[in-house]
Amino acid sequence: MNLTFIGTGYVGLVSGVCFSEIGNQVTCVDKDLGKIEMLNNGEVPIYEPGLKELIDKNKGLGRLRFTNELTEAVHRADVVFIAVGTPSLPNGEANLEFIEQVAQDIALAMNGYKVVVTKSTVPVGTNDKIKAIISQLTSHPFDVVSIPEFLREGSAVKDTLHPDRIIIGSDSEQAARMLVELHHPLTDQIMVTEVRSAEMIKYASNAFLATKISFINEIANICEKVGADVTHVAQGMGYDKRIGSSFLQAGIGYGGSCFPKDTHALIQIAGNVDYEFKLLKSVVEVNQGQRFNVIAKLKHSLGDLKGKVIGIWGLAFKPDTDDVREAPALDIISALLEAGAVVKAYDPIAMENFRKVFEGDETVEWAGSAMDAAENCDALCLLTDWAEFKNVQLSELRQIMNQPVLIDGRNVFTKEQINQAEFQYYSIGRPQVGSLDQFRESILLNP
Ligand SMILES: NC(=O)C1=CN([C@@H]2O[C@H](COP(=O)(O)OP(=O)(O)OC[C@H]3O[C@@H](n4cnc5c(N)ncnc54)[C@H](O)[C@@H]3O)[C@@H](O)[C@H]2O)C=CC1
Ligand SMILES: O=C(O)[C@H]1O[C@H](OP(=O)(O)OP(=O)(O)OC[C@H]2O[C@@H](n3ccc(=O)[nH]c3=O)[C@H](O)[C@@H]2O)[C@H](O)[C@@H](O)[C@@H]1O
Repeated sequence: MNLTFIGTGYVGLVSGVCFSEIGNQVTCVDKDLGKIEMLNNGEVPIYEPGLKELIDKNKGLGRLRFTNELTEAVHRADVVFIAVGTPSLPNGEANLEFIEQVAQDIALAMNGYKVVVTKSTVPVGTNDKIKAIISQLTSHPFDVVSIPEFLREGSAVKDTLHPDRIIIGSDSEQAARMLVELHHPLTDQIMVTEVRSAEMIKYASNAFLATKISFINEIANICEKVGADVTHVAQGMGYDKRIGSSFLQAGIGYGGSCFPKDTHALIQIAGNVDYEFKLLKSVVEVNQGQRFNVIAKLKHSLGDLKGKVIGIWGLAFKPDTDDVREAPALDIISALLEAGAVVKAYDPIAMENFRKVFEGDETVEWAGSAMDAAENCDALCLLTDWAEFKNVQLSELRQIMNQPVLIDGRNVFTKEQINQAEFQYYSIGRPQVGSLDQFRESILLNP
């Protein structure tokens, strides 16, 4: 099929590339000329494992092209995917300005029947608005379908080529049949439903995952007070198939471009129909507080932070991405600077993006390596669980630091590693010493 993707952010770019990989003719459009030029020059504007290889391959095969000419790209398409951003407005609601603009652009470019698919995350009822905008501006026939996207940054290619499910929200049987056929090479797990249910499935899924994270973070906070180990608790809970083991990793809370934005938006969606989503409001509040546990632990260990040198490992909101949107590091570093600390920060990939958005850039020392960031520090805080940090020799690390204080915001180090290196070690929801650990590992049943 001929497919056009409008918006070459994570969703438009990765989906477009993956649909070309399974044999479709794909055109990716963006109004940002800089991105299009990069893509046409063989560069990839985002860091995403495996993406560049697929782009090079499919461009070479003539199945994938990049342009800022929207009209021509719509002309040649059977299906037009909308994948532009839906950022938060100051009140938490989704900003639909880009969506509405693209709906107008598509309408004015139409030259025959088109299926318009919304992949962006949009509030319930938005696809009806898109339909209304398009029908006002064209007499060509069309259908509007909601196919929400569930990929994760860092594993976006794998998630797109091997999705858990595809949700197709359509009021048109013709469009639904076409889209089932298009997605069939990816999975058999395809659910066709009404448009509004599809829109809600996306928000409900993200809100549920965010709830799991805040739930386990609160359990972690209690574990710290009662002497239990949250990693064991999560593992023990996860063996129950009804609970499942994923998204129960305690830490400093979720960040990224989606969970924070989509939880706020769903609270607003509910509020607009006079429903107070109390549970989700608490999820958001717990998440915001969780990142400041790092500051509390630092103060517990060092006292006043004024003049103390604090190393930061990890700026991205999670590993394997250069995305720093809503990253916990933004708030944590701001709080450290406010407390008068000297901050030395390092991330393997996300330094440049972080510096672009971080206010107070000039007061942070940007380190060239993990060890540079740790050198002469009074404490080191691990905020993103990059593999590079897990593999560091802790005995070497201890030697270059001023004081052996390590705050592990993602529970990446084992107790054996820590006990050997004799750090003053704080993690999230784990007791300091674990004499039973080796015994436990040796008898633990592998599920
Ligand atoms: N980033 C992620 O991992 C996921 C994002 N989503 C949702 O997908 C949507 C897109 O997210 P991202 O890809 O992260 O967005 P993004 O903000 O990174 O990229 C959007 C792109 O659309 C382009 N654009 C905006 N208006 C345009 C127009 N009129 N014509 C052509 N191009 C235009 C922008 O220049 C930008 O390159 C959002 O609704 C998001 O919530 C859903 C699942 C995963
Ligand atoms: O709508 C979206 O944009 C996407 O949002 C998330 O994907 P993403 O934000 O890329 O990353 P996740 O892997 O979900 O992680 C989100 C945040 O939660 C944190 N997290 C995740 C899992 C966990 O157990 N604990 C935890 O703290 C991560 O560190 C990260 O900060 C969802 O997982 C995707 O399904 C969805 O498509």
